[in-house]
Amino acid sequence: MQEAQPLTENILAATIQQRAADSYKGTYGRVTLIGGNRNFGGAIIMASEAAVYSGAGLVTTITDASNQDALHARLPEAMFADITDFDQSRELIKGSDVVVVGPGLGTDDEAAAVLADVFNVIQSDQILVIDGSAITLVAERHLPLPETHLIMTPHQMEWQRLSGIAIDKQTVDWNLAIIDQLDATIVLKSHRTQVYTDNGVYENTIGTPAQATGGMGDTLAGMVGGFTAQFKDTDQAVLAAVYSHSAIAEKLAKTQYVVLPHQIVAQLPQFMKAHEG
Ligand SMILES: NC(=O)C1=CN([C@@H]2O[C@H](COP(=O)(O)OP(=O)(O)OC[C@H]3O[C@@H](n4cnc5c(N)ncnc54)[C@H](OP(=O)(O)O)[C@@H]3O)[C@@H](O)[C@H]2O)[C@@H](O)CC1
Ligand SMILES: Nc1ncnc2c1ncn2[C@@H]1O[C@H](COP(=O)(O)OP(=O)(O)O)[C@@H](O)[C@H]1O
Ligand SMILES: [Mg+2]
Repeated sequence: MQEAQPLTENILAATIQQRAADSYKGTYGRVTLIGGNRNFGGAIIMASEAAVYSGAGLVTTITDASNQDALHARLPEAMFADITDFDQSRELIKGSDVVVVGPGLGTDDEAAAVLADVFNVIQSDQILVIDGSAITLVAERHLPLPETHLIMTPHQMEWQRLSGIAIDKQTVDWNLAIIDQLDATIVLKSHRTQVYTDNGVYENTIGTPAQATGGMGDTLAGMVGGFTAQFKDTDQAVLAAVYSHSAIAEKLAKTQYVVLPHQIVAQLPQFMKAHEG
């Protein structure tokens, strides 16, 4: 039986770097986030905010046109593209270091067509973060995964859909049997999130039930995008994003009954400054 190693605060200073004086926005990565149908616009907005506030250099959000005004009202730093404009989306994806797909994407045929196009266009030297509806679509429609650096962030039900392993059977050994075939980093979210990397399995030992609110995973997906765009070691970047998300939430939960996703995002710049190596 394999055991997960505990994820500790050491991951922060090992990953979060002081910024070089001669750097510019291009140094910190281009992140494109794709999702948010008419009903779930908040999901892609939260993910986009998380990418910007964790320090991604340039962020573009490809979403339903009905979300454009809300996106810009909250986050003028993000650029916008219409999710129905496949030609523009392809160019944006090609120019990205990291693509995050799935928060609030939905699971209808239009969403499936968007996801299929992302999988066609993405190149092997890019990072693709697959979250939320995109994981459900891969599972339900048996979509083959593209050859790229893949990071998937399922909650336990999404992992059940994808892996076929029932939630109460999701042990490290059973999970590894499937993950070995997937060739992806898996962030299996729960009250004790586990991260399956090529170099080992890690378990988050912090976090709080104050985080049990809609949008919390969308926010983590955006942070994973922002961290992996900036920090060279992708596994470490994923682990640092998972740890930071919960550490900020724990701090806020000392005085708050519930922690809202956007409150975590608001704390990110100060938290990262306090923990840079
Ligand atoms: N503001 C917005 O725009 C928001 C938009 N969102 C977007 O909505 C899309 C759908 O995502 P989703 O996660 O809401 O729905 P789905 O994939 O059907 O999973 C729920 C099912 O799984 C079950 N379940 C069992 N264990 C579980 C666990 N540990 N964690 C979670 N669920 C667990 C659960 O069981 P139950 O609650 O019924 O007991 C239920 O049967 C996605 O694109 C997402 O980004 C949301 O982020 C919300 C805010
Ligand atoms: N009881 C809990 N303790 C710690 N973290 C939690 C708890 N409940 C939820 N979370 C965290 O909240 C996030 C939920 O993700 P997800 O279900 O995808 O949310 P959403 O899709 O609504 O954004 C995960 O990061 C998970 O670890
Ligand atoms: Mg989710």
